[in-house]
Amino acid sequence: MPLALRVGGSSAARSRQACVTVCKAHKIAVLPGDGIGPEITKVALELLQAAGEAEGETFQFEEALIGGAAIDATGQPFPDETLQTCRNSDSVLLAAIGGYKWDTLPAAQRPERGLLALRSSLNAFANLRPAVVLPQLAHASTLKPEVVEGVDILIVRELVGGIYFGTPRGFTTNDKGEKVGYNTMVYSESEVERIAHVAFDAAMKRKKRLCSVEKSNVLEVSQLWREVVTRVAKQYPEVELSHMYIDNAAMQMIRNPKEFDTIVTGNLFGDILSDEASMLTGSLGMLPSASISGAGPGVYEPVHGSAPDIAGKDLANPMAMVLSAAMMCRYGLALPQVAAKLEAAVTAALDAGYRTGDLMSPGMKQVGTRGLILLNGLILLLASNWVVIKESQQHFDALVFGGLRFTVAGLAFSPFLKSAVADTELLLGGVELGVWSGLGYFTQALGLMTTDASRGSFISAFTVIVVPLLAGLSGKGVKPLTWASAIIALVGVGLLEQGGKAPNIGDAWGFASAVLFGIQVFRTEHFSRVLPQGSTLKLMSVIMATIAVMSASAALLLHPHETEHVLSHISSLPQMIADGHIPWMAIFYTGLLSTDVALWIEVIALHDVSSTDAAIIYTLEPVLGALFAYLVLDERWGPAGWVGAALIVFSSLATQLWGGDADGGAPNSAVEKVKTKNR
Ligand SMILES: NC(=O)c1ccc[n+]([C@@H]2O[C@H](COP(=O)([O-])OP(=O)(O)OC[C@H]3O[C@@H](n4cnc5c(N)ncnc54)[C@H](O)[C@@H]3O)[C@@H](O)[C@H]2O)c1
Ligand SMILES: CC(C)[C@H](C(=O)O)[C@@H](O)C(=O)O
Repeated sequence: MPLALRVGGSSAARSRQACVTVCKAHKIAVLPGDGIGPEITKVALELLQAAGEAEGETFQFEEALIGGAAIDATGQPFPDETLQTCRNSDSVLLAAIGGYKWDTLPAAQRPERGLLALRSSLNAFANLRPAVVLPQLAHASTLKPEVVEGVDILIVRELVGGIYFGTPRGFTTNDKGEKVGYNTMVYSESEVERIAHVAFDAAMKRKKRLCSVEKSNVLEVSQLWREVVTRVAKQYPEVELSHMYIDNAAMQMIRNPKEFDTIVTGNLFGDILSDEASMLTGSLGMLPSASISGAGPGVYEPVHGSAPDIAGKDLANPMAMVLSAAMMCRYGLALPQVAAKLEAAVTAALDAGYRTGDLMSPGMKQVGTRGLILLNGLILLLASNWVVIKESQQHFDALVFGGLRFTVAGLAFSPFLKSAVADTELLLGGVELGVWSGLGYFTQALGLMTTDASRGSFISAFTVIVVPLLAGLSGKGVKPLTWASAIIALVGVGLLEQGGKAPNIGDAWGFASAVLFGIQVFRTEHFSRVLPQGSTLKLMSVIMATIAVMSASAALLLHPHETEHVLSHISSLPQMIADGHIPWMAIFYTGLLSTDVALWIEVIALHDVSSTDAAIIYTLEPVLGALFAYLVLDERWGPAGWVGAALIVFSSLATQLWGGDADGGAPNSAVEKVKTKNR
């Protein structure tokens, strides 16, 4: 996930070298748990490793079972081995526990009991839950931006006492024979005192305002709480202490959250208030936490749970987990530089406009790892395409080559054509995409008759500007940055023209091809999201048939002699192939791989990735294309050509990274789909 954007690249090669011999690795007990736990743990560990390496720190991770995963493996939600692993570590990094599968177990055997046992065994009594509204997410909250902007609250929750652990507890039967469940909310003076000290100390480092939240108008336990907190306050004269009932605090948090600085509260009230506070920040997926004991390892975990509704669907927001790892580095391991790197990775990803589904809003780019990986494979195929086509055109007619290539490509998908024609929406969509692609391929082939393969592929980078422009023109307006990028790219093409051969008509065809493919990418995203799941192969069959018909017609109409020559020798076709008169290797390579497989991957990938994210990945295509041309065709440019090429790639990247509106029309439909289908 793009959180990796800015973690690496630091200074500390020398200290890393020194660390190999001098420093001890920081021992971390890693408890991925259940649901989305393993997914977000993977991201956090990768980043932690990278941030540590950048600062010359090493981590030794030891994984252990907890929650449902532990129940399945050992019958216990918190096995003794896990406790030992935690005790032997410097810190514990936990993701989340729980899930539907274990919801029907008796209370004492549920995954949640494993989590409570962990906290209490390590005496992790002080749970710090910061709720900070990052400027990038002020509009992500369901509350008005002016209400949440600048909110920075620290909730200090007592974690190993109160009603969660108080006895007596259990079930009994009353006089009427009814079943009765009961728990005891209990706090001793010393328990309140120690959490109050943590909260006052924290408030001293913040705005020196502490609000103690309880229910002393009704509960004796809260009356004691208020009494003890008021007493401890005398040791912190600089801190302004206020008291608030939990019901009022829950309301004030929504009405005017900025009135809060530090909050201290009991176990149950803290649990509820922190989930509520998360919605100020945009998502529960943004809230980290640290549970500290004063002695021994602390537990660092996101505030959210195992989110079973989205587990395994590549939708989880890993930021709370990454920020929990940052809290671990800052408070548990005294590694503020590593913590800062992790926090910077989160803000860099947000700055770049990347959002998981829970934070998605119009104009942002939704990330899905699966789609990004697929697209990276695709550009490798496309990049090699330029060279193969250019080489075969040196001794074979370009239009006949196209006709044969796309006939091969179309035939591969023809078995799905019959069921495709029965679906009118799919048929029309496939024909439209086929027309854009066919025109794109046609102009590409025309361009390559006269221009270099490397120059052709760089001019194709215009596709990445066409996509956001289309997104803008289709109703969202176009940001000045997008226009500026387009102009820089034009200058780049100008320089490129100075760099190699003289400008020629092939460059114009290449430009037209870039525009046509831009339209095709933009529309493919639309169709791959609106058409029902499972229609990819049918859609592909219509697209390929359309391109095959167009390219065969172009060959027949525009180069009739050359086409007739091949057709008239149809009976001796095997001989022609054997003689090497037909570049069959190139035809099958471009037909099956760089057409069928490439378009297929694109249709699947654009289901998960917005067209502008796809476009940014396509900027790599010309770079690889030029590399292939350099290696295979021995094409060379002058310095101006390289500067021009760099400008094209730069402008394309700039559009994507900093052009927040450049969204390719994805968001609304995609987000709706994510929400309703819980992919
Ligand atoms: N610390 C913990 O391990 C912890 C905390 C809370 C709940 N739980 C357990 O988790 C299970 C599910 O509980 P729940 O549904 O009430 O709460 P939850 O926090 O798991 O999920 C609540 C909602 O927020 C969403 N959500 C949560 N984290 C997200 C993330 N990182 N990215 C995107 N969306 C996210 C979920 O999809 C869900 O819609 C239960 O078994 C519960 O006991 C565990
Ligand atoms: C899962 C549950 C035991 C836990 C709690 O109530 O403490 C959770 O809600 C949390 O906030 O960490």
